[in-house]
Formats: sequence, structure tokens, C-alpha cells
Amino acid sequence: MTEMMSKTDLEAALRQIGEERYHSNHPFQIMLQEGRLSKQQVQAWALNRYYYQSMIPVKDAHILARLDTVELRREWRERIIDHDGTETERGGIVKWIALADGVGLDREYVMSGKGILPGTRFAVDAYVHFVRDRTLLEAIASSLTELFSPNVIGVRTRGMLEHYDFITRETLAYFDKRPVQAKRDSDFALSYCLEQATRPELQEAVMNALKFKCQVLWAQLDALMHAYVEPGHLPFDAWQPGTHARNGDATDRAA
Ligand SMILES: O=C(O)c1cc(C(=O)O)c2c(n1)C(=O)C(=O)c1cc(C(=O)O)[nH]c1-2
Repeated sequence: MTEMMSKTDLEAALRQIGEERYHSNHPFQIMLQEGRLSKQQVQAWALNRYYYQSMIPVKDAHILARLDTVELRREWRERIIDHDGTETERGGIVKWIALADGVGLDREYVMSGKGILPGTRFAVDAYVHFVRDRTLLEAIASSLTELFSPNVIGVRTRGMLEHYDFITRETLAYFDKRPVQAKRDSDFALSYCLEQATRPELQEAVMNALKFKCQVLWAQLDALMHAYVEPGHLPFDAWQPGTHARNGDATDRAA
């Protein structure tokens, strides 16, 4: 039988999970931030991550539908607004399309989702299904990776600007607001989980949901690594480096 932890200990256990398992430790992330990827490998990252971005509001809509107070829904709907935007403000999805465009990919192709890796699709869909099918507490806990994203976003953005001549601040504008939004969202999710995990098995479920989500992020980078870095084994239908680039941007073409 696991023992009931204090809130302080549960929070420390969650932070420890992030310390060890968050995608900030993945070799692809480290190559990306250290400038060790080719332009085409950065394009592969941007293309695949678009699918994650595009499904975030869908998974948040599953959570929203299960929240039963005005206050909770009001809090959670901000996440959907952040990604979908408003009539006057660009949302995260549009900004990610601008990022993919900024690294030289054809927008229509990126948005079609046709060239994404099966590993990307399976990981992202598993996240959406987890949130839909598990308890509300587990669904909310699975967003707790955002406790760790401000740090990795800072390191990634600085590294990319420093090392890649094809990356500009404007291209990475998606990340400008994310750290503040992620802090607001993860502070809320953390206090919700600490408050609601009132039995040892619920605390365990919260930790497992965070571990699951770390795997969702990790598996996406594993898929990129395998297809576009080592051994460079492309699955059927995956984006071929050198194709679907914007006009006049066919540099670094695959043979
Ligand atoms: O750049 C990153 O490393 C990173 C990580 C994460 C995350 O930890 O899940 C998210 C984001 N970015 C992000 O931009 C984002 O909108 C987001 C939403 C969520 C979520 O689970 O609800 N995670 C993340």
C-alpha cells in the first residue's frame, strides 16, 4: 500500500518526474537547441509539432465539457482561446503555421497533416484519448508538463536564435507568450491536483498521468530522431526532406 503524501511531497514528486522524464532531456531537443540540426531537420520538427499544436484545443475541449462550474470553465476556456485566437488576436495555431512558413515549408502542406510521422500521430492521438477517457483528475494532471515548459522554451528559443541563420525572432513569435500562459495554466492545474488528490491512489494516478504525458512528448521526439537523424529511416508517406518547401527555398535539398 502506498502512503498518503503531504501536498508538499506530492508536488516534489511531480517536479522530480519532470526533472527526469521531460522532453528537455531528449537528444533531439538537445541537438535542436545546440544548433546541431540541419535546416531540413528543423523543418521536420516544425511540421510534426504542428499536429500537436492543432490538437491541443481539441483535448482542452474534452476537459471543458467535463467541468461543472462556471469558474472552472472560465479558467479552462482561456487555453482554447490562446490556441484558437480571437477576431483581434492571433492564436497559437496560426502562430505555429507562421513558424513552419518561417522555416521555409509550404503552409498548405503543413496544415494538411499529410507528411507527419505515424509516431507523431499516435502519440498526439493517445494524449487526446487519454484526456477523453480517463478521470477528470488524470486529464488535468496530464497537462502538468507545462510546469516545466517555460524553462525548455527559453533554452530552445535562445539556442535556435543563436545557432541557425534561418531563424528569426519573428519566426519564433509562437513562443513569446507561451511561458506566461504555461505558468498561469500549470499553477492552476497543480493546485487543482494537489487539492483533489485526497487519497494515495489518486496521488498515484496524478503522478502516472504526468509520466504518461512525458512519454507523449518523448515519443514524438523519438519518432523525429529515427526518421530524420539516425538511422534516417522514413516511414511511408512521411515528409521527404527537400519537398514542399516554399518557392525559392529549395536550399539543402535531399539528393
Ligand atoms: O515547447 C514546449 O516544450 C512545449 C511543451 C508543452 C508541454 O509540456 O506539454 C506544451 C507546449 N510547448 C505548448 O506550446 C502548449 O501549448 C502546450 C499545451 C499543453 C497541454 O498539455 O495542454 N502542453 C503544451
